Amino acid sequence: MDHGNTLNSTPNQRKRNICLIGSGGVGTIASLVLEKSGRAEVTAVLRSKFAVIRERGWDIESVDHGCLKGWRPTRVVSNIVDAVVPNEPFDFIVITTKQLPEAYSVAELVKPAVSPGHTSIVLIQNGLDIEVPIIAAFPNNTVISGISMIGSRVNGENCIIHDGPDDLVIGTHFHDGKDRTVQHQQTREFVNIYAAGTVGPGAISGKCTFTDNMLVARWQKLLWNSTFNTLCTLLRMDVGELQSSGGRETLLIPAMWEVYAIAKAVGHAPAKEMIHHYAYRSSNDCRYRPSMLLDLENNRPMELEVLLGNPLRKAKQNGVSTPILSTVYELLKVEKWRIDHEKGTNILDTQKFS
Ligand SMILES: CC(C)(CO)C(=O)C(=O)O
Repeated sequence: MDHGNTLNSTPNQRKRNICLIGSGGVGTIASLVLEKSGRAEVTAVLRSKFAVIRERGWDIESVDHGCLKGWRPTRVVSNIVDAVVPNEPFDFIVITTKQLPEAYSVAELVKPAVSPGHTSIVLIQNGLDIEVPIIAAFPNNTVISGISMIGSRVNGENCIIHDGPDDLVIGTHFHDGKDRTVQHQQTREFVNIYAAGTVGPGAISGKCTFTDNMLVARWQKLLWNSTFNTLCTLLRMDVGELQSSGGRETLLIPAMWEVYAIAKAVGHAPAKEMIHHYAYRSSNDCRYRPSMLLDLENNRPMELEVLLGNPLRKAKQNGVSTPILSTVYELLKVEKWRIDHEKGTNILDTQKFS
């Protein structure tokens, strides 16, 4: 990996036309960083927040960028069709929505704004195999993804609390539908733009780095997401509570080793040291609630399939034993059924995921 901000930059180029879909905590900070680079103009597609953000903008309290009042990207629109301007194709589409394949298709969602062969699609989302349907739907476009370690959430109507520094790792999901060199260059360009926006005035600790092995990076992030997210959600505990309770030693670390074993079986194992690093990087008084727990608490659908279902399907195909993860998955599926059942909107068709 290397730091994007050390790469050659091309500041005199025309500003890149970027569409950003999913302006929650992660997406709003991404749009801020991209605009701050001075090399991009962002059109943010906002659905429920459209009216309030058009009128008042975002009030942002950011560990990386300081306090901003009423901030907006270049354009805000209420739907993806309105984002499209004839003869001004998007160079990049950045997607920071939740990955809920059982509820909607990201490829269908973004289709109106993708120019075949031109627009690079950037998935800043959690989970495994999220690039597969995108490559199938857009076989001549570059597909990039980003692993984000950031603490950022929407608070109230138009506030963003960004309290965990932005640490974004970006890489290409290479495929045969486009010249590899072009896929590589477009990824590098995105890293350069993003990295330039992390170092402007008021930016202290954000970083954007390039990886040439995106699949290893994805599995590395799953060491965190398949374990902390799911266990904290099941137990209704924040990170510090799970660690202090003894669960770190009896459940969390063994579950991380199961993720590692699957990653190894499919040939994309991260460094073993990452298990210790993730298990001990936060202090025991860390009150962080993983995104899946926040989803549960706020009555939103959980990203169970991309965070745990897909890794477990790989385990099954490769004969890897996963007693803890499989149990956690089954318990969360039951939990999900209960929530959907109470709401009367059972979107979980268990047949579909087994
Ligand atoms: C690790 C972290 C906090 C990064 O944003 C995350 O991915 C989550 O809570 O789901």
